[in-house]
Parts: sequence; structure tokens; C-alpha cells
Amino acid sequence: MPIEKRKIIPVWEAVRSVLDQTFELPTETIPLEESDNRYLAEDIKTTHDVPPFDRSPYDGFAIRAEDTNGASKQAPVILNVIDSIGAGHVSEKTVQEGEAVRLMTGAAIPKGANAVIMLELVSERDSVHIEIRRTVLPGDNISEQGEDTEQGTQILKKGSKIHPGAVALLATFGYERVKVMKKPVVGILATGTELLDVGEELVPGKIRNSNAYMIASQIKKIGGEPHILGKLPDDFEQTYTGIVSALERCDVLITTGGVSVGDFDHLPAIYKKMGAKLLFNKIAMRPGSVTSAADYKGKLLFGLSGNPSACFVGCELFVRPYLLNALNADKVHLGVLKTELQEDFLKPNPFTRFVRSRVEWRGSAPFSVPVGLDKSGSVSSLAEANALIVLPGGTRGWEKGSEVTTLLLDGEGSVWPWDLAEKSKL
Ligand SMILES: Nc1nc2c(c(=O)[nH]1)N[C@H]1C(S)=C(S)[C@@H](COP(=O)(O)OP(=O)(O)OC[C@H]3O[C@@H](n4cnc5c(N)ncnc54)[C@H](O)[C@@H]3O)O[C@H]1N2
Ligand code: MOO
Ligand SMILES: [Mg+2]
Repeated sequence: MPIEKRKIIPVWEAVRSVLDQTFELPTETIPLEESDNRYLAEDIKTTHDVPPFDRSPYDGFAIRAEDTNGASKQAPVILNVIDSIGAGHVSEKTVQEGEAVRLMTGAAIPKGANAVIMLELVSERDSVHIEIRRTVLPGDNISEQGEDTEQGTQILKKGSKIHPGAVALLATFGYERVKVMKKPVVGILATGTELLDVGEELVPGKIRNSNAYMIASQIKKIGGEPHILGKLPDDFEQTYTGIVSALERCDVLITTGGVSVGDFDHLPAIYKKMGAKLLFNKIAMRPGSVTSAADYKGKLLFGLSGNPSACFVGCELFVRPYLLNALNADKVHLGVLKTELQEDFLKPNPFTRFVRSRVEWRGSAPFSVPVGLDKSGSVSSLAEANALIVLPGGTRGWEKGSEVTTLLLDGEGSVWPWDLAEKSKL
């Protein structure tokens, strides 16, 4: 049988076509303590001023600043202490001329007072008299109501990922429960007669199914809910039926293996039989050139390569933005950093390469060091990789010391890292 000719597209075009497919995720309301790393389904506005009342930032005395006019070492001012409060209490007294209220950090400033002096700066004559030897100005040491943020300010955006700081704000404004996007359910099906379960002993010709677990871990990190739906032998009918029934149980289906041109690579024919609309099945990238995607009745099927590194890269470059887009995130792609390449890649490659690497900082300068075997079938390169060096395809190789774009596997993502590639038509 002649091998079908595939249309090769650049990476950014494949990414774009994935982003053009959208799907709606429902929302759910969950306890604040369970909201870490979830995506907010609504904008959050402050429901009150912070602080909600004028308060003391120090343990000290609330006073009337004008009472200290002219105070000095030689001419100290003596004030009567009329009350003493800790945080959480409000004094019922009003500070009048010559008076002070002893108060602790976080306590509300009593009526009549307009400044606070720290405990260390006064001498206590007895339990009800203090001596002040300096001039205090009105407003000194008062945390004013609303100085941190005012009521009605938009403080967190729909689509932002809930991190510890966001949790602090949600708690501040009384969100015991938080409205978040439901996690997209991602079905994962591994194909390959050679695949053993993780707990099985090796036998000749077989390998363990590592991709399904790797993808599940990537999906969790991205913010989805992975469902490993098992593995299928390289049999057309079984794979076809497996995929069709798996699609009913998830929002997105990822398969691994069987997308190339081999005798047992059934995915292309399965897409055809299903009537799924192919988005792409050949990308000018390495690893992962055979990464495929197809739309079946509004649901996306990602056909990732069986080769572990190719599978990993395909998930990061295409599945990540697709899921994060549905979660309303704004930085749906991997983060970008310019780094100095630490190895020669002198052989020109027509395809853009994504080299598993480690970004290391020497002082304030980022360097990228390729890690492990640079082959798409390699799994060891994934052990230490925290980044992918992007080596645009073309007629030239890349020398050690060149500045290269690097995609970061951890941390904040980016809005669109493909600008350069797009402009140069890579
Ligand atoms: N004649 C050609 N051969 C190949 C081409 C090509 O263009 N012409 N492309 C090569 C490239 S590039 C890649 S990438 C692979 C893609 O292969 P498939 O996606 O069809 O995947 P399989 O053939 O099923 O498996 C490839 C490789 O990966 C191992 N594998 C599969 N599933 C898993 C799993 N779940 N866990 C771990 N490892 C897995 C499998 O045993 C194979 O070694 O095709 C090239 N060939
Ligand atoms: O598609 Mo393969 O992963 O390029 O090496
Ligand atoms: Mg194959």
C-alpha cells in the first residue's frame, strides 16, 4: 500500500488550530481549602476596605499628635493612659487632650486619636502615665482604612490560577467557597501490543506503558482530571471501539502511539472511519512530527506519538493550551526565556527541534544545558528536563553560546511564545 502523503504544517499553525477549537467547561463551587491550583470562574472584587478600620501597625499608644508639640528630652510630655486594648477590641473611650490609649498591633484606633507611638519610644512612669520625648505628627503609625485596597476593587481575574496569595485574598473577603472551572476530564488511552502494565515483569519484545502515566501527570499539572482508560493492542477494531467508547467518558481524549505510517499505526484510518475532522497529522517539529489532532463532534482527539519524548512534547505544546484555554487562563502556553545554548547542534535540521534541557542560572544569566539522549524515543531525557530549547528548523545549525528561545516546563506560562517562529514562517 502506498504511504499517504501528509501535509506538513509549522508548529505555531498547529497550536493555532488547536486554540481555534473551544469547548465549554461547567463551573463548580468548592471549599476554599480545596481550591489550590484551580482556575477562578469569576472575577473577584473586594467586598470591603482593607484594613476595614484605621488600625495600629505597632504595639504602642494611640495619642493626639498635637499633644506632643514641643516635646523633647528636656521637656517631655506626660499623658494619662485611659484604656488598654488588644487587637480585636474597640475602645469605648475617646482620647481627649492629654490622654492616650495603650493598644496592640491590629487594634482599632480609638476615637480622638490621630497617631500612634511605639512602646519602645515612651517611658512608662507608672501604670497610668507615660512620658513622650519627641514630636509625633498627625497620621504617624496609623494604617488607614482602605490603604491596602478599597471596597469594589477588582483584585483577582476570572481565569487566574489560585495560588497561596489568591487564597489569602479569598479568605480576606469571606469566600468560604469558591466558584471555579470544573476540571476538564481527559481520557488517556495507550495503544500498542508491546505494552505491559507498570506492575508487570518485562518479557522479550515488551515494554511498560509509561506514556499513560506520564500524560496523566502532565494533565494534573496543567489543571485537568486525567482518567487512564487502559491500553489497547494494535488491532484496528479493538482500537476503534475503544476510542469511540472512551470519547463518551471524557471532554478530551488523548491516545498515544499508532499515529505514524507503520503497518499497525491505525489511528489515521480510525479517524477516517469515525468521520473525525483532521486538524493536522504532520508538524515540522522534532520530536513529535506525527502528532495528530482531530475533531469528533466537537470533541478533540489528540493522537500523541508513542515515543515518550515526542509524546511529552506534544502534550506540552498542544494539549496544554487547549485545556488552559477552556479553563479561561490567559497564559496558556509554556513560559519563554532567552538562554545561552551550552552545546553545539551543528547539523542543520529542516524541522524545529525541541531539545529537552535544564535551565541553570549562573549569577543572573540563564544557560540551557541539553539533558539525556536527544532522540524522540528517549525517556531518560525527561528525568532532569525543566525546559525545552527551541532550535528553529532551516539551513543552519546552532553553536554553543548562541542565544536560544527556551520554553519553561515549570512556573508561569506565556501568552503566545510563537511570534518569532510565525514571522519567520518556521
Ligand atoms: N517509516 C517511518 N517510520 C517512522 C516515522 C516515519 O515518518 N516514517 N516516524 C517516526 C517518528 S518521528 C515517530 S515519533 C514514531 C511515531 O510512532 P507512533 O506514534 O506511531 O507510535 P508507535 O509506533 O506506536 O510507537 C513508537 C515507539 O514508542 C513506544 N511506545 C508506544 N506507546 C508507548 C507507551 N504507552 N509507553 C512507552 N512507550 C511507548 C513504542 O514501543 C515504540 O518504540 O514513528 C517513527 N517511525
Ligand atoms: O515524530 Mo518523531 O517524534 O519526530 O521523532
Ligand atoms: Mg508507529
